[in-house]
Amino acid sequence: MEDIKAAQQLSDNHIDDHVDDEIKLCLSDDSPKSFFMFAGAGSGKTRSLINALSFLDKEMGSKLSAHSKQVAVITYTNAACDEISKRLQYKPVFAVSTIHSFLWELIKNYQLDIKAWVIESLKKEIAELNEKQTKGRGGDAAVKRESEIKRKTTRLAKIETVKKFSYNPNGDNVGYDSLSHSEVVKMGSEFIAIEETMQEILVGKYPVLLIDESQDTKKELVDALLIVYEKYKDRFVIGMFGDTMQRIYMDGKDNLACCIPDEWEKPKKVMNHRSATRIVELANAIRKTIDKQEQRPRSDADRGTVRLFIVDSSANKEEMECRAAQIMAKKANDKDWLDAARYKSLILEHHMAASRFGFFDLYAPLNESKSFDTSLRDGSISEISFLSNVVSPLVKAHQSSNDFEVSRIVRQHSPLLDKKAFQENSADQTKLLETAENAVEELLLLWKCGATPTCIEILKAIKKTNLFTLNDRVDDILSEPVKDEDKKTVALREALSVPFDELEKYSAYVTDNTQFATHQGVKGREFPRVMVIMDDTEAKGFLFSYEKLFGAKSKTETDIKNEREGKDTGIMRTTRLFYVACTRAEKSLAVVAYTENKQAVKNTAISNGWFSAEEIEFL
Ligand SMILES: Nc1ncnc2c1ncn2[C@@H]1O[C@H](COP(=O)(O)OP(=O)(O)OP(=O)(O)O)[C@@H](O)[C@H]1O
Repeated sequence: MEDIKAAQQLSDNHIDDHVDDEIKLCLSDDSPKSFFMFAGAGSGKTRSLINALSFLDKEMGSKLSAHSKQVAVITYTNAACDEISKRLQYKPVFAVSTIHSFLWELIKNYQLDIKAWVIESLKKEIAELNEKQTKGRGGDAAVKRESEIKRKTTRLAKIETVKKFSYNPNGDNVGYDSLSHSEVVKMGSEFIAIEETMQEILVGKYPVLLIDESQDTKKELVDALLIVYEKYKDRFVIGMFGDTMQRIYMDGKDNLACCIPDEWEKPKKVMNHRSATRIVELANAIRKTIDKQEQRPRSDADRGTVRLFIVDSSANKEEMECRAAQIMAKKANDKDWLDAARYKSLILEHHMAASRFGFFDLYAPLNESKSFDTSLRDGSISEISFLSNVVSPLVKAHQSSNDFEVSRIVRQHSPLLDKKAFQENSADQTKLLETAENAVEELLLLWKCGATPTCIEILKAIKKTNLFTLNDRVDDILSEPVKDEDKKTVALREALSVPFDELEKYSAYVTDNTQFATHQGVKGREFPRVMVIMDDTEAKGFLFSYEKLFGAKSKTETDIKNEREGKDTGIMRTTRLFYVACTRAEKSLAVVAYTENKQAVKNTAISNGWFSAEEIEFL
């Protein structure tokens, strides 16, 4: 009897295996078919994507490669891109990229078209701004518009001379000849939607295109791909993976499921393989308010632990979160909650990590300038990444007396010891080495007797000795401020005036080496222990409101109107974010809610069936 039960349980855990077979059928050479595989958190979508790709490699990898074709995979983040490429052993038949890199690779050789598009769109934007300027009222908005008009007009005047536009999908794009992230998305999607040559290139090069997290894929691109699909459906297969409940960005397509053609295959999954039973129950309860899709936990899943800690918003937050973790250690019978490095704290905004983890003075000016966007979030602002990738390891190597490593870093990065320097000074190489050594010494002097220099002091020392090559913007950063300066330069000058260890903390955060991550940033990931921190007072934006979701703050008239009209509301967006954050947990989950109204939060948590009274604690 026990054996039969065990066997049943085992087979139950394979209940969704048919989905991978259905996807394989869609990808088979005889009857290719596009598909839309949408399923809840932890249901194994990423796993199915990898299985599908392995199948493609086995079945048609060599044929595709022989014809210089590839399977395109579009992921949401660079981290997901790296992870998938690694799992596919970097096989060249796969072109795994983020949306931005994918589009840029497709369009970058069409420089004349890019130029025409940029000129046209700048003219349009300037005309729109001018119209608003004549119609609109004065005040701050008018001043802002005026400077926008001026900036765009200057760029437009310079564009004629541009021979080659540049774009870095992973950095901030400096200079009038570089394209912004949104320009590349708009332009690339438009070219795909309209230009037949581009469509032929896309379909010819990538007969199969799979998209991960497609609920958050930019809507312009999704629309463009659906147009291409209609035209080329006999030789172009699209596979979309995702979960509408996990749509957390504003630029995804909100009614995606309704736009998928009827003839696409739509396999369904019902099991959550990631989380303990109690966490799956909570996820189902959260989801109930949006689309009523339910998941089942694995038959061998642990029960798991969830707790809601309700805290006054004026409380000492670090202390409260530490107390919540101590309680979790007891309730979940898991000592790892006592070590901050062993659980993940999910915050709503990066600046919450900035103030808790000690890099606020570096972060705030860059964030407030609103000019860095993704590069601030992923740590790719070039001056900062240079300091953390080159200078920080150099200083650490020196501090641990690792002369070999110091010399390796200098040889790898310094123009004082590059090939050109040696060619030019072939007669006196000892002198070259001496110059480099002196430059290193001068830099390291800044840390003498336990001192911590500011980032600006470090850049100045490097500039003086030419130890490393610095970009042109560093010259501006190190100069006295001038009128009408570039916003990025102003922000960087202020940000880099902080002590170097603050920059190191920031770098640790963006490279995911701290206990903190944002609710949004952990999409697709999983951790044994998760603490979800909900704190509207520290969240600057108004896109999300946990206080409204938990009934501690009333809905606005706009919320009510949007709800009535069936539009997406802030509360729905917050529900989805809450779902994403909670479903990252495998074993135990602590939710910490900072609020102005503790009782209201408790009442809502109970009446929504999210937490039982025993699972709720006031701190
Ligand atoms: N069929 C399966 N059998 C056993 N484990 C599985 C199965 N499918 C997925 N898993 C495991 O469940 C976890 C979640 O899988 P995966 O990350 O692929 O889910 P997902 O649907 O992409 O999740 P999310 O949407 O939440 O990011 C992973 O640890 C994965 O290894």
